[in-house]
Amino acid sequence: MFAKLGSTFGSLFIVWTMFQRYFPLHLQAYIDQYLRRLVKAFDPYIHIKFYEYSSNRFRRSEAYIAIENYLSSKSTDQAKRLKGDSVKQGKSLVLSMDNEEEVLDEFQGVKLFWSKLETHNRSTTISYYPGKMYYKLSFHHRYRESVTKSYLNYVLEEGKAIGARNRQKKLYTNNPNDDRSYHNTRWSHVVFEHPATFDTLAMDPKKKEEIIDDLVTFRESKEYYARIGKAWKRGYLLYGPPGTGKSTMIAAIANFLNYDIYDLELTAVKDNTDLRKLLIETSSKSMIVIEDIDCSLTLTGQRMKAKPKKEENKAEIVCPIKKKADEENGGKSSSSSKDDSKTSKVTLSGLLNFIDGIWSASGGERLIIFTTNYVEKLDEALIRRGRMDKHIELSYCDFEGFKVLAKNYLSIDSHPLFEKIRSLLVETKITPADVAENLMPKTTKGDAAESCLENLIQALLKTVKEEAMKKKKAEEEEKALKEKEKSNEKIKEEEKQQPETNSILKCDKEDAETSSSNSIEVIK
Ligand SMILES: Nc1ncnc2c1ncn2[C@@H]1O[C@H](COP(=O)(O)OP(=O)(O)OP(=O)(O)O)[C@@H](O)[C@H]1O
Ligand SMILES: [Mg+2]
Repeated sequence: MFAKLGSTFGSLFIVWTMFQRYFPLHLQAYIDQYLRRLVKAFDPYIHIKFYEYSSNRFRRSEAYIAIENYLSSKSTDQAKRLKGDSVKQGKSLVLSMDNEEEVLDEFQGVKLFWSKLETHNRSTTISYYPGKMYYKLSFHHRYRESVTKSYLNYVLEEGKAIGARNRQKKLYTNNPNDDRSYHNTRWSHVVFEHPATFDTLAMDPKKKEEIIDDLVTFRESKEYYARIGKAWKRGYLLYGPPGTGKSTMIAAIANFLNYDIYDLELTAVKDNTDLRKLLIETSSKSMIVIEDIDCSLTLTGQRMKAKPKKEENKAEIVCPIKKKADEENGGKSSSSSKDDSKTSKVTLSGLLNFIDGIWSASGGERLIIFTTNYVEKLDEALIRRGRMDKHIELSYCDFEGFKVLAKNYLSIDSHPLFEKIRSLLVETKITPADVAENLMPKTTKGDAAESCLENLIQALLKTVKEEAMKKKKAEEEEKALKEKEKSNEKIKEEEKQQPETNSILKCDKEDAETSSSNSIEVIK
């Protein structure tokens, strides 16, 4: 009975909040006070308000936005009056309930009532904000604990996740040191609109599945990472020849996780401190990408540029590549890297700290991705497990990869020419980029799919021929080398034998000389 009475008073109070503005001020305060007392005495319901602008008048409350997102789908089903708003730069529409509408929610068997209300501005001064919008949550006092401890967290998390799905992704790049004047920002960004997805990525389906599973596990492991005391981040190393889809995979991951991308150009970073500051300014739910990590500090155009003499003395950089590059250049690389790295003083240890130092934990939910064409050249410390947790090789196109590309580019799943292509792909190596290039329809006339597949077959045959010629040339060179070695050995052997003959000849000559001198003496 009390509950009924309470809810009646509760409803009465809602009606009062809606119409109180029509009463004179002194009467408003009086009625308000008595109604509140009455409601408190009989109302078994607890009410929580979430204002749109609470402490900061210029920034919408995060809780309010999350609740709005959370209630949006429920509002679509239940509310009679809805409000529409566009998101993702007008690409999709989101509906939310209009003022004074109510929506019912249920959580673990508990019924919860949400209403959207507005307190009208009573002040006589002109204000930018006509009133204060708020969401009111009402529930029975029996469920106070479960609502305040679990339900509200659930609503906020869900609301944030919906917000993240609706938001536009961004692609950031770090500004060069000398170009900070504009707003003094370290990162500038554009809207990220790459269409790549895992569906359009050509690679071994098993590998693809494994990567997707890994990403999903990472995204849902906030509590796990907290429990094991590890920062919520994961390192990916993508390696493989040029044109095998490393950059495409980065775009596919960003689209899959709905993360922003921070494309870090290491050569534009002044030093380790600068690197750390860049890291601090990245947000969570993001990917920090360093493309061509092997080239970042030693092999770029910057490296090749001649630097003014006086700058040369300042060079201190340590490159993340060491062994192989040094070996291949006969030890020259270390000296050249000294010359080459004048512009950046980022060191390997700075980079390692960037990846998993204590600063790297700020923000959370972040992927760090390196790409390289030459994995064997990288310093082991940089890519050891724990730093780069997952090493993914992207390789030449196989038949499965080709089928994905044929579906993407030509919208076909099968064709009589597929068998020929299958056998040619076994014979030769071709990158997905080259396959994709051949599958791009060049004309709208006739059977586009057939002519593209023919083009691909021609390209494959050409590669097979080129490879055969290369192989033949290599074999001939090897043969010539062996013959040269053989003839060298022969000459050496001959030379070995010659001294003996020479010494015999010498001895004979010496003997002859002594005997002749003796004979001279005798004659004397
Ligand atoms: N695995 C793939 N799946 C789908 N498309 C691909 C794949 N690999 C390459 N491509 C196509 O080839 C183009 C070049 O690929 P991408 O830039 O991803 O190669 P990359 O491995 O990053 O090369 P690099 O090492 O030179 O940076 C892409 O725009 C894409 O259209
Ligand atoms: Mg690339």
